[in-house]
Amino acid sequence: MEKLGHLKTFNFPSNDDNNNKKGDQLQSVESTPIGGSTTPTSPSQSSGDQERLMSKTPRRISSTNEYNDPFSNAEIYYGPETDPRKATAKYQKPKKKLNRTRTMSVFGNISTSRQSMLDEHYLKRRGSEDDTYLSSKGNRRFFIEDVDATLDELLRNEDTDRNYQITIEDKGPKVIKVGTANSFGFNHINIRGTYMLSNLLQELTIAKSFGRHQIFLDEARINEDPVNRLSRLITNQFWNNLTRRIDLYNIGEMARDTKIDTPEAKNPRVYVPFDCPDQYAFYIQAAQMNPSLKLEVEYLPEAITPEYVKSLNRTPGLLALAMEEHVNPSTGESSLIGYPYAVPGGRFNELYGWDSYMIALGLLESNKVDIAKGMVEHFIFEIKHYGKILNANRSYYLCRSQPPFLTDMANMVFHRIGGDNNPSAINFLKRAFVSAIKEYKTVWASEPRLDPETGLSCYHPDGIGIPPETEPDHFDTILYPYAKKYNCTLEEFRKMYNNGDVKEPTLDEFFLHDRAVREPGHDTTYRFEGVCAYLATIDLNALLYKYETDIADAIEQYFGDKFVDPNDYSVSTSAHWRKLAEDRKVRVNKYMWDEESGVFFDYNVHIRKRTSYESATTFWALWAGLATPHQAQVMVEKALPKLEMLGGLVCGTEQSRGPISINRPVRQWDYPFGWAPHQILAWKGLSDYGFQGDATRLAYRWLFMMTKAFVDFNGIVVEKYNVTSGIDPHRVEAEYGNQGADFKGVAKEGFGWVNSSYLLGLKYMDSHARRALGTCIPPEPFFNNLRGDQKKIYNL
Ligand SMILES: OC[C@H]1O[C@H](O[C@H]2O[C@H](CO)[C@@H](O)[C@H](O)[C@H]2O)[C@H](O)[C@@H](O)[C@@H]1O
Ligand SMILES: [Ca+2]
Repeated sequence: MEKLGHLKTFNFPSNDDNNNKKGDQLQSVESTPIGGSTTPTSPSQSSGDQERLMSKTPRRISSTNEYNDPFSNAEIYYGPETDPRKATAKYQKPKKKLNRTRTMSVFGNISTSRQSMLDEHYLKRRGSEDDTYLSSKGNRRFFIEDVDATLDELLRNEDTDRNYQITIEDKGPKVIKVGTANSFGFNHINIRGTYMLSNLLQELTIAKSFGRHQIFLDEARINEDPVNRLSRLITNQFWNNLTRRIDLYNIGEMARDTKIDTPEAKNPRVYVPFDCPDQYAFYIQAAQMNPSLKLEVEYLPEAITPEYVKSLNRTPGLLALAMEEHVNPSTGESSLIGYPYAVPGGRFNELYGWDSYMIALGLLESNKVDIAKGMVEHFIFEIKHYGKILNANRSYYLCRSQPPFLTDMANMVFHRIGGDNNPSAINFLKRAFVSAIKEYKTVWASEPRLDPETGLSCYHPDGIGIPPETEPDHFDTILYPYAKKYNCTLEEFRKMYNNGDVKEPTLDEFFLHDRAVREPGHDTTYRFEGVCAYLATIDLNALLYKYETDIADAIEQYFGDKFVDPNDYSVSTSAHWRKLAEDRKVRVNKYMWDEESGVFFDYNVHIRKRTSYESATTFWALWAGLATPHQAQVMVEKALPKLEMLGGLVCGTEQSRGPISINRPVRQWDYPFGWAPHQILAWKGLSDYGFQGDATRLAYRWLFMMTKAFVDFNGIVVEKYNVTSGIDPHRVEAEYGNQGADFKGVAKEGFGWVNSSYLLGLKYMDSHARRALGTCIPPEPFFNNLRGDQKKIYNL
C-alpha cells in the first residue's frame, strides 16, 4: 500500500503534457506528491520508485484527474494541519514525516536543484501572461510560490475596506496575477472578479492554516459553480466544524462561551446532574489531567429551582449531556465519550433545542446520521435529568425549553438507522417516544404552560430576573427610567433588581414575558413583547398536534397499542392520543383561525382575545397536518402574498410589526427578516398539501438570496437574512447582530439551520433552476422568462 500510495505521487502540476516538458523533468528528480508538492524525496521510497525517479520516466498509474480532485476536502487538498518541519525538530525523523501521498501543496522552499533552475528564470523577466495557458482547455492550475506574500498582496490591493474579506463593496482593481503551474510560476495569469478573488483568499487562508508556504491550486477550485461550492462546503466542511463530541481532552473547547462576561465566567465550568456520578468522575479526571485548564466541575442539586438557576448567573457553565462507554481497542481501557452533536455556530457554541431539529434535517441530507442520532440521545438525557429539552445546555437556560420537535426527529433518525428491520432502531425509537411523552405531559400539557380554560399551550417558562445571556445593552431603554428613579447607574440598578433589593412589579411582568420570548425561539419580536407568556401561539399548538399524532402512531405500531408509561404508570392507547389531537384541532380552529385573512393568529389566554400579528408560523399548521385542505387553499391565496418577499418568506408583515423608531428598534424576528426554519417548515407544509409549486418558488427565492450573498460577500452564510434586500441581505443590524458574518478570510462553519436550508431547498430545484442559481439570476427575471409549462413548476 505504501508503495502504491507513493506511486500516486507521480502527477504533474499541469495536465497539459505538450507544454510540460520542463515540468516533467522537474518532477522526475523529486518526490512530488499529487498536484505537485515539492517535498524532498523520502527515504522510505522503494528502490523501484527511486529508479523511475532517476530515469526521469515517471510512471502514471492513472490519469491526473483520478487522483487530483480539485474539490477534495481541505485536509486532503492541503494535507494535515501540522507542519512537518516542526515535527522534524521534535522527533528527528524528517523524511518519514514527509512521506505523504496526497497533497496539492508545498510546505517549504522548493528543492535546491529546482530552485537554481527557477532562479535563472526569475532573473530574466516576470509578469507576462501565459498564452499557452490561457488557450489551454480543461483543468488549469496555478502555482502560488509564496502563500503569505500572495495573501498580503491580495488583501492590500483588494480588501479596501480592511475587513479581511473580498466583497462587492471593496473598490480594488479586482485582479491579481498568479503564476501558472506548468511554468512553475514563471508565467502569469490574471485572476479577476470578486467571486474568484474571494475564493482565492479563502483557499490561501486555509492553505496557510495547514502550514503551507507554496501551493498548486486548481482554477476549478476558485471558479467553481457557486451552488456546487456552497453545497460541497456545507456537506464536507461546515458540518464537521460545527460538530462537537465531548472527550477528556476537548472539554475546554466545548465549555467555551462568549455570551457571559463576568470574571467568574472566565474559567470553564461544567454542571453535572446529581445522579450522574460517572460523568462527575469523568470531568474531574479531565480537570486533573489538564490543571492549566482550570476546569471547575459542580454537581447540580436534585431540585433545580428558578432561585437556584438565578444564583448561577455569575458562574455560568456547560450542562452535561449524554455519554456512552467507549473501549479503547488497543489498551482495553474503557472511558466515557459524549454522543456527537452539532452547534448552531457563531456565539452559539452549545446544543440548542429547535436548532438541533433543523440541523438534523441537513445532517441527514449529508448522510451524517450518527450526529443526528446523537442529538436525539442528548434530548432523551435532557428530559430525564433536566426535565425538558433545554433552550440550550448552559446553566442560564435551565428553566426554559424551545419549540418541540423530538417525535419527528426520532422518526427521521429511526428510518435512517434501519427502521423496522433493526431491533436496536426500534429500541431507540421507543426510548425517544417514552421521553417525548414525558416531555409532552410535564412540560407542555402542564401549568403554567397549559391554559386550562382553552386547553391550549403557551410558552411560559420559569425563571427570575434579567436573562443574563442577552447582549449587555439590550434592556437599556427599559431599565433607564428605573435607574433614574433610584438615582443610580444602569449597572447598579441591574444588580439591585436581580438581587431582589427593589421590587418593581411592572418590570417583573416585563421580564416574565421577555424570558418567555426566548422559549419559542423567536427572540425577539413585537409579536411577543410584553405578552408572550399569555399567548397560545399557532407555532406551539401546531407542534403539539404533531406530537399527539406521532405519539398515537408510535403507540399503535411499536407499543402494541397499549402504552404503559414508566414515568407515571398510566396506560394509554393510540385512540386517546388521536382524541387529544382532534380536540386541539377544534380549539385551534375556534381560537386562532381567521378565514378572512387566511391566517392562524395567536390567542391571548389572559385577556381572551385573538391577536392580529400575521406571522409566517401560520404555515406550521400545514407542516403539522393540522389545517384542512380548504384552510391551506385560503392561506396560499391570502396570507402567502403578504409574506412572500424577494428572498423568500419574511417573519411577519410590515404592518404587523408597526413603525420603527429610536425608542422602538428593529427586532430580529420581525419584518424585514427571514429565517431558515420558517422557510423549511413552509416548503414542507405547502408540498404536503399539494402546493409544490409555491414551495418551489419560495425555495428559489431563498436559495437565490443565499447564493448571491455567498458569491458577493466572500462565501458568507449567516444566521438570518433581510429578505427584502437584493444587495446585502446578510446585513442585519438587530440585537446581537448577524452570526456567521464575523470571519477573517474564510467562513468555516456557515450557520447550522441555514446550512440545512440550502441542502433542503436544492431538492426542489431542477437542473434549469440550479443553473440559474449558479449565475445568480434574480427571482423576477428568472420567473418572467420561463416558458408556459415551466411556469407551472413555480405555480406562476
Ligand atoms: O442570546 C440571545 C438569545 O440567543 C438565542 O436565540 C437565538 O439563537 C438561537 C440559536 O441559534 C435560536 O435558537 C433562537 O431562535 C435565536 O433567536 C437563544 O435561543 C435565546 O434564548 C437567547 O436569549
Ligand atoms: Ca473587504
